[in-house]
Amino acid sequence: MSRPIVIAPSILSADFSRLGEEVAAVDQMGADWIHLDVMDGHFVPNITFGPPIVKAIRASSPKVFDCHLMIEPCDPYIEAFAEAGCDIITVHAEATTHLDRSLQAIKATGKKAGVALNPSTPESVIQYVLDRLDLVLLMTVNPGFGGQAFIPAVCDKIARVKAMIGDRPIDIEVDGGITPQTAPLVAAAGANALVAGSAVFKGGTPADYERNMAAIRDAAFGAVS
Ligand SMILES: O=C(CO)[C@@H](O)[C@H](O)COP(=O)(O)O
Ligand SMILES: [Fe+2]
Repeated sequence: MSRPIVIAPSILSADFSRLGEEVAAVDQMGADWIHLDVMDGHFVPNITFGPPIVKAIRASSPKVFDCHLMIEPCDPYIEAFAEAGCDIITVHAEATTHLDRSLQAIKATGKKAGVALNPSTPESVIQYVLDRLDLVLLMTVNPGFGGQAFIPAVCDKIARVKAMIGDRPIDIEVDGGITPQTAPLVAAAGANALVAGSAVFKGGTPADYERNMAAIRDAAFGAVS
């Protein structure tokens, strides 16, 4: 049974001077989840925001807050992101020595647990934690920045993860370079949750966001129906 297609705009490409308004706009224009990219300038070469900003924008949308932690270490901050209002908390397998422990820490907060894999990380690292997972995030760019080119080799990994998951209720999310052109490739391979930053926020108006998200959603649907 396939999981529903989810469109998750990454607010990394939003206008940070009007973040609350931008979150509300993508919510109203068709976003299923709001994707929050947390970067530490250590695990990835960029710095974004932490729990206070998540807390501040929580009131702007009731949609699922999908938190992508690109921070190392991650365990000391899991509770703070849960308390700030994240619904799904995803840690990078490369950023934690004890992945199973990190996933247990997320579950202990009552939130959904995800693991993210960089493009070069093999899917075998999730083999023994599958029963703790609600989501697997397969990076389709190297993490750190929006607007990078999609890495097509990851499609093979999406299909392998899909086979590993079997009938477990786990979302397969992809992140990086997702556009109406690349959405059919990842959806056909088995991804159901599509993160897009620059392709959603381009144009800069709510009407653009609506059109951009619809184009990605239609392209993904077209590949699986
Ligand atoms: O996690 C990341 C980048 O590390 C992403 O969520 C980006 O924000 C996606 O941006 P686009 O590639 O869609 O512009
Ligand atoms: Fe992300």
